[in-house]
Amino acid sequence: MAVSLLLRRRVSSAGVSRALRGLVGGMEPLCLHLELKIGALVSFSDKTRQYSSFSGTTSFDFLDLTSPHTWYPKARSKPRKVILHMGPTNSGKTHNALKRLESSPSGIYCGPLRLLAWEVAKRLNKAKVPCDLLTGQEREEVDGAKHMAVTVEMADVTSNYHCAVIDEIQMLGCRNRGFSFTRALLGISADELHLCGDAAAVPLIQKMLKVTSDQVEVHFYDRLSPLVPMKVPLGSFSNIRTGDCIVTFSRREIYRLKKQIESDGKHLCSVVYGSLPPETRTRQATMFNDASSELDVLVASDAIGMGLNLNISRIIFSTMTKFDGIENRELSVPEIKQIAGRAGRYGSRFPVGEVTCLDAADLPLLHSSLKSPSPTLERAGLFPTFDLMYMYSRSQPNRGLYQILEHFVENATLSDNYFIADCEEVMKVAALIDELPLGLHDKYLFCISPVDLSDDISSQGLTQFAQNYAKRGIVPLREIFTPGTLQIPKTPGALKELESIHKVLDLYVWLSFRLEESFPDRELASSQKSICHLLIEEFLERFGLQKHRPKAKRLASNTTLTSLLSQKNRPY
Ligand SMILES: Nc1ncnc2c1ncn2[C@@H]1O[C@H](COP(=O)(O)OP(=O)(O)OP(=O)(O)O)[C@@H](O)[C@H]1O
Ligand SMILES: [Mg+2]
Repeated sequence: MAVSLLLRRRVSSAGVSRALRGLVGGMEPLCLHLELKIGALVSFSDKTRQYSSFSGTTSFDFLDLTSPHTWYPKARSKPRKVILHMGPTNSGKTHNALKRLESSPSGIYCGPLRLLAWEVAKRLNKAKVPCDLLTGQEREEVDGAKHMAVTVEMADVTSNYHCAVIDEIQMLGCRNRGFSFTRALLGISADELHLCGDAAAVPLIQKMLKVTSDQVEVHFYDRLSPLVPMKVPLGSFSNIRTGDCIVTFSRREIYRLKKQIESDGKHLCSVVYGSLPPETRTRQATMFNDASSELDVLVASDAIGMGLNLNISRIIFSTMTKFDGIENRELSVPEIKQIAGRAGRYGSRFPVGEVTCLDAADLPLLHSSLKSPSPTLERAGLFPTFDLMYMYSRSQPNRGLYQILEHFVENATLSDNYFIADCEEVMKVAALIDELPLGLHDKYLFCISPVDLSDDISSQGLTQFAQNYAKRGIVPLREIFTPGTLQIPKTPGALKELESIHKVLDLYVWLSFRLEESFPDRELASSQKSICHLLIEEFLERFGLQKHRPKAKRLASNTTLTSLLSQKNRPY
């Protein structure tokens, strides 16, 4: 494919091709309200990890993270009513919390995924409750909005709300992103704070909130529709039927299974997996959900575990192992329950969900996992904010960001309820850019950007953006990307390349929201992202055996694609 990403230098750091095991990218520099004045700092002592001020009266241990609830004075200024909605998938937790949000004069919804934030903003606006959308890469303001739907990293801990919702709160325990949930839980200032998620998080949340003056109330939910584990495996693909979702964990397997299922001419498959652009995932899900579309089977990865509203009749695990970036391991109990629970959505045309495996040998693990409670969460994530890193860096004048981070993480003290977030990926980026003549804040920003280090093109994109920014202070998109050259991929390999280009453009948009003057081509990047999405859709439409069948009910997007592609000669 004639891809014109002019990536000049390859990223050579060892390990950069290892999988990105978390959305480091969504992280925002946090606003830590330390009760001290930066201007007063005069000297540091590495040994005592303290500074002394002009007056000599103030001291603060930057490595002491034992009381993170004190970082948020606004949330601590009055007690909050914290309502926990706890239960399995499909039990109405989010629905009930959103009802409360909708009826409140102001509020914020914080979700783990852009797809969830989109869905909530759409739902509230449809219900005539004006709602802004705010994610790392999107800002959509609605006139008169007093509500907003955000990805959790974007949660505002400096405003007051009547009502706030944090969805999938069990992600507190996620080793990469857990700290953002901790921040939202401790930091959002709201009269009512609704937390939705797995009951495994209840004891930890109760412990974390013991030190605040919040009043905690726990509601347990049951599934709204039955979920039936089947005694027999699928056995053969000839047993696939409308409404089935077959789950596997590699991109290659997804396309192999799609081809295989479509080969008998009875079904057409939508696909959903993590590296597809979010708008493509939504589009594929919509076509699968639409009973009048010919796409009646879904082949998906665990990307369906959260976020998409799917009308699945039966989940079929094609495997019970997954490569997690380090090793091929068995799926955990929470993973199996979360994925299986997607079958039989309440109110859909498949009100009873079924779950099985492709092979009989996998059934015992499936059955035992569905019966087991998820292990109780022990600790929640924490991560040094930029403010804290900055203060701390002043005691380490000759160290680069990588060393500062390393030293900080090794020496920070935490209470039993917390662990320090895994910042392996952040540190890999720090190692890549530490030599560039950039300030600490700029380096930190590149480190927390949504780069996918497991993807060479995405990594190279980041390195080039950082290098060009350091050299000239301004990064026109055209320096690394020539608009008008994107094409419909013809092979899965070319598709992967296009997905990677979408990631680079997404990264540009993310940077443009934070370094607005230096990344001036947000509109161009966004329009090229839309083209990527439509070209990928076009590929999916043509892939496999679909071309031998009458055309599946299609997007009303062809005109959009044509009009977008015709922009190639426009002087952007
Ligand atoms: N009281 C209700 N009336 C009508 N529809 C409902 C009600 N409660 C839940 N639903 C619908 O049932 C489905 C599942 O509800 P919801 O998404 O709130 O479940 P959940 O427990 O948050 O599940 P998940 O783990 O998937 O997030 C949704 O489509 C929701 O709109
Ligand atoms: Mg939910």
